[in-house]
Amino acid sequence: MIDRSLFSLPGIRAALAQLAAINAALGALAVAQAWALALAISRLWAGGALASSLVPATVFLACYVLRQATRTLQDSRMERYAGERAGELRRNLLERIYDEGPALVQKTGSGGISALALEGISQVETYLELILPKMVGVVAIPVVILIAIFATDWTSGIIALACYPITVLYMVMLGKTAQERAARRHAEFMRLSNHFIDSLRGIETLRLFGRSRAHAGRIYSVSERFREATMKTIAVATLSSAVLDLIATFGLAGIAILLGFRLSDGEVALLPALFVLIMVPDYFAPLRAFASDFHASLDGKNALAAITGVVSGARAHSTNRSSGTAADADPSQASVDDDFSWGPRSTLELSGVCYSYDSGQRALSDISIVLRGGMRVGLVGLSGAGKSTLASLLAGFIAPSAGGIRLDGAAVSNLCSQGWRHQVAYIPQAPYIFHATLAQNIAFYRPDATREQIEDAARAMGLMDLVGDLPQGLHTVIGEAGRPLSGGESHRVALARAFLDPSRRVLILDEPTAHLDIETEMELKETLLPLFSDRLVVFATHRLHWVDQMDLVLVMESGRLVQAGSPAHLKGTQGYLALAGAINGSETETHHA
Ligand SMILES: Nc1ncnc2c1ncn2[C@@H]1O[C@H](COP(=O)(O)OP(=O)(O)OP(=O)(O)O)[C@@H](O)[C@H]1O
Repeated sequence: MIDRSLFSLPGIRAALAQLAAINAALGALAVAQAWALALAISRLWAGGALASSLVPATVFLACYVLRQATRTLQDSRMERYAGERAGELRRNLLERIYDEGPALVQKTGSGGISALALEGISQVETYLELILPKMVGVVAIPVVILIAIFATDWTSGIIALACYPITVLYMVMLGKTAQERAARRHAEFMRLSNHFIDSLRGIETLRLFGRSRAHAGRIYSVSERFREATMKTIAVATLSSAVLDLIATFGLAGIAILLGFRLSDGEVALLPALFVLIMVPDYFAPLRAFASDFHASLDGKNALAAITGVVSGARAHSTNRSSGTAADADPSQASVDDDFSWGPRSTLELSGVCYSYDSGQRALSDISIVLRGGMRVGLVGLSGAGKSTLASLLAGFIAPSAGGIRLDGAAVSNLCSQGWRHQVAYIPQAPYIFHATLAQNIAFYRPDATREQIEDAARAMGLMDLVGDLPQGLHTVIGEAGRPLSGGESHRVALARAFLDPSRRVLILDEPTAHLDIETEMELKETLLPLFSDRLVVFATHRLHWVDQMDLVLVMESGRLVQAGSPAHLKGTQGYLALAGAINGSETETHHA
């Protein structure tokens, strides 16, 4: 019921200590307020003058104001604490997302990740704001009040004490059910988020194949499941509040009836009886508040677990990545230095590198290659051979599950560090165009580039026709919700990004021309080839005419490297290049070779 992960939050001890003090004060004020009210009433009942009740009535009002002020102090303290923790979580989550890159987004789903980063964080903030004071209050306030009840009347104290474990036991039982329901609801919410984002992304395909309506039906059924899960959670919450109210009412009634009998028998005086009776609702109030806020904050509890899971899971992942490799044998093995720079004499050596996706799918097996300075390396092979996976590994998006990497002779556990990533310009099949101006998109790797430098890059990559067509030239907003670009234009923007940053000496292209028609591809080739000089180029492709531009061609099959050599050599030997070339001619694709 109590979320243990809360205790690992930074600054939690100090926050809990402050809350304990605040709640003990709230308990003491409740006692003082009850005493003042009971005194005022009993004096009036005894026929005292109104003036005799003036002091207790003033104390009562003062206690009331002080209680409200203490609660406000507690709320503002918690708001600050929750805000700080939420800020930290958001930073950690974003850091992890950007650190892990596509691997993490693929694993969690882009909808799920955005739901966590947006709603998830604010749910956690609300959770912390609500649950921490209630968690402390549920112990501190009843203890103070119970001491006061026992000090006044043992019988009432025993009834109140007996009700407490019953209530707690009941809350624990219901809490488990509520937690299961809320976890199911959270899972449905993540599924809905992923499903919705996927549908938006695929809307073009869905419309094209006349499947939008059928798909709308699927979104409806996923939303329905989410609605049902929500209703079930609400049902448990409502039921538990009702039962808790019942227990509290029975407790109060039991104490009231007994006090009433004993009062009429003269066993107890009016003042202590009233005092106890006024305190009892305050005794049960924190339990009821905890129960109702517990349900209201379950979303935040699940979001906290999911975000912590993503953050620590990614951390564990990156720790695992550095073990199970040659790192075990060589403790000096580390990540790539931040000031590392790829040069003409640099070498990158993979030995026995393997990679398996979380699904267990082995995508790379025992890859051993040496890449040097300005080498141009072509990656070819049938669909599913592992080209993209190897390109991702070389770009530093994923780390090997086993095997060793040496950079300039020094063992490194993986390439997933800033030092390496700052050397890399990565061009995927469909480069992402941000919702920003064309200039900002080009200056992606170098936001400090001058207008002249951006223009030079645009000119070199053949973008000036586009610039001329755009209403505000380089300052026209492009990308999603802006002016859309064609596939060829998007690739030119991606190339201009690489051109603008000559310090990135490693160019990794993952089937950059897969979506382009052959004419556009040939035009782009002209632009692209000058970028290859003095860079390490890794080019995964199905289009074999690129192979002639390469110094080394790696042929992959089922995650293994089956052939390696110069294009001329490979074309002369029996194997993929000779076979694909013979079937398709070297200017065509080899998907179905
Ligand atoms: N995110 C993933 N999760 C699980 N398996 C994956 C994932 N991505 C790829 N795979 C699997 O890993 C293997 C290698 O895939 P990869 O995309 O690297 O091949 P490829 O040679 O680039 O294929 P293509 O030419 O079709 O792009 C395939 O069996 C593929 O199904």
